Amino acid sequence: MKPHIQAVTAEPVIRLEDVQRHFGAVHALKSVSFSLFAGKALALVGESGCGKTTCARIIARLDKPTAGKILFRGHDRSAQGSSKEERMYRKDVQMVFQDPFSSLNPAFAINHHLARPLQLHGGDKPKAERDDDVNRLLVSVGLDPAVTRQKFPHELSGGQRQRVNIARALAVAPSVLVADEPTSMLDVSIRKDILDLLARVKRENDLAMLYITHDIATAAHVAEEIVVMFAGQMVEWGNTEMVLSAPKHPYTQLLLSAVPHGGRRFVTGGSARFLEQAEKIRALTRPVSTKVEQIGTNHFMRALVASN
Ligand SMILES: Nc1ncnc2c1ncn2[C@@H]1O[C@H](COP(=O)(O)OP(=O)(O)OP(=O)(O)O)[C@@H](O)[C@H]1O
Repeated sequence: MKPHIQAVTAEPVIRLEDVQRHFGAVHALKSVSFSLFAGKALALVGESGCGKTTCARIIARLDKPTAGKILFRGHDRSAQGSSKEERMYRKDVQMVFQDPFSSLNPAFAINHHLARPLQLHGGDKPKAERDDDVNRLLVSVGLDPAVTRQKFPHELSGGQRQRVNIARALAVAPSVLVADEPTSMLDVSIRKDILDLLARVKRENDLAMLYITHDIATAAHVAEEIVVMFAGQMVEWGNTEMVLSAPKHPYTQLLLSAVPHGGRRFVTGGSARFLEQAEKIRALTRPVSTKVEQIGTNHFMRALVASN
């Protein structure tokens, strides 16, 4: 059985099929397969270096797989397309990055950051109409246009800047939004607001969303499905609630044990105990296992080598 997230509803907007990525001797992605569906989010969760950003970059066509396929609405987009196809794809697949500070140009007011993509992709509209579009975008991400439009990035808080980044991504009416650790550089107090916003814009715009995080506790805020990655492999995946309520793979269990529960933690993410246990699991998951166990209706786990 192939490792995959089951297509339960419609045709996926994006599908990765057996994607591999080598960087010299580093095998960063080992047979990664999952689908993104319109109006749904998938959380890609795992420790630093497990391959999350490489997946995001491949989906955004900022990088290419060494092997495997990337399908967009059923069409194989693994190879370079015509310049028109590439332009359309880049419009359709937008990214929100981790660092809200460096992703906006400090020399331009917020108005420019939103008016520009509207102008490039929205055709020749009269200025008044484009101004209305900018206002609507700002309102849709919870910002007051009258206050925000003429401000420069440095005059906004981190959370406000991330809202502008989300608005900028929405300006071109994408069908896919890849959010790579969108809250990890923000103050803890506003992280949930940004996750709520992502969940809302996903619903309102029927977006197929990839939400990348090292914080498994936040997956359920945004994503209907989850993929837990470890050392370049998908180790457990499926319906978020099922995976989080009955984790089967030792690495998922370890990640969840690092989430504070009633103020107590078994281990913490970077602690010596966590790293020691992650090392033991690494030994169990090497070499690459291709056997997949089905645990529930939409809940899968890569079999450990010991049980092969
Ligand atoms: N351009 C590159 N050249 C060489 N190795 C790379 C390159 N990009 C990624 N890697 C390696 O591939 C592996 C996966 O990296 P990736 O950035 O995808 O992980 P990640 O899960 O996103 O980590 P983080 O949360 O720290 O961003 C790592 O071992 C990394 O060092």
